[in-house]
Amino acid sequence: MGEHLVLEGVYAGYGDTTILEDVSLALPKGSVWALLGRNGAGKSTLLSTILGRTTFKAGRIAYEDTDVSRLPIHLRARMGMGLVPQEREIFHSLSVEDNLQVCARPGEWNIEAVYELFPRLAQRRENLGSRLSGGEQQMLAFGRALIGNPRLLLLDEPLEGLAPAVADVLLDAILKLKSLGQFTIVLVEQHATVALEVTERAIVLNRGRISYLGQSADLLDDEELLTSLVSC
Ligand SMILES: Nc1ncnc2c1ncn2[C@@H]1O[C@H](COP(=O)(O)OP(=O)(O)OP(=O)(O)O)[C@@H](O)[C@H]1O
Repeated sequence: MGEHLVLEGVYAGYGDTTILEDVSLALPKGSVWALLGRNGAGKSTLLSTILGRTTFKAGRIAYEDTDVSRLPIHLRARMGMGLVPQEREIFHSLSVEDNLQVCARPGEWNIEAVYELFPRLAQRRENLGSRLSGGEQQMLAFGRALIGNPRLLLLDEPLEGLAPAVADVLLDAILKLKSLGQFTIVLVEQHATVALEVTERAIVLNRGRISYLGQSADLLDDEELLTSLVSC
C-alpha cells in the first residue's frame, strides 16, 4: 500500500505565529485516522495546513507523490482533497440540491449517491440551507465534500453539537465510507473514544506537536495513557 499523504517536519501557523511544530506523518492509501488533542492543540490547524489554508513555514507535504507544500487551496481540492468543515460552510440562500451541485466534480459520488447515503437530504432537496436543522446542515456539509469526489477526506468535528440520534446517522455514514476503502480519512473529534472506535490509527497533538502516533485500539485499551493525552 503506497503512502497517500506524507508530512515531513512541517511547521505552520497563522501569519507570524507558528502553531504546528515538526509534524511528520505518513498516511497510507485508504487508511482511517482519528486526530485527537485538547482544545487548541492544533487539530483544525493541521487539517487546514494539509489543505493549504495556513501559513506554511517549513517542511514538506507530499500528496499522491506530488510536493504540494506551497500549492494553492483550489489546486489541492482539484487533486482530490475534501473537507467537511467545522463551520459547515453551506450556502444558506441556496437549496440543498444547489448546495450540492456547486461542489460537484466528475466521479461516482453524484447527487443520487449522496441522497442514498443521506435519505434525509433527498427529502429536503428543495429546502434552503437556512431552513435545515443542525443535523441536516452537517449531512449537507458532508454531501458537499463527497460530491467533489475526494480521495482524501478530512472531517473536522462532524458530530459536534448534534443530538445522539443524529450523530449516529453521521457515524454510520463514516463507517460506510470506511468500508468502501476508497478514501483516506482523517476524523477530528472531541469524543476520543467515539473516534478511536471507528478508526484504525490515531494521531494525538499537544501544543502543535505529535504526542502519540499509533493504533486506535491500543489507545482505546490504555485508559491511563488516553486520559493523560487528551483530558484537560
Ligand atoms: N485563524 C487563526 N489565526 C490565528 N490563530 C489561530 C487561528 N485559528 C486557530 N488559531 C490558534 O491556533 C491554535 C490551535 O487552534 P486549532 O483550532 O487548530 O486547535 P484545535 O485542536 O482544532 O482546537 P479545538 O478543539 O478547540 O477546535 C490555538 O491557539 C488557536 O487560538
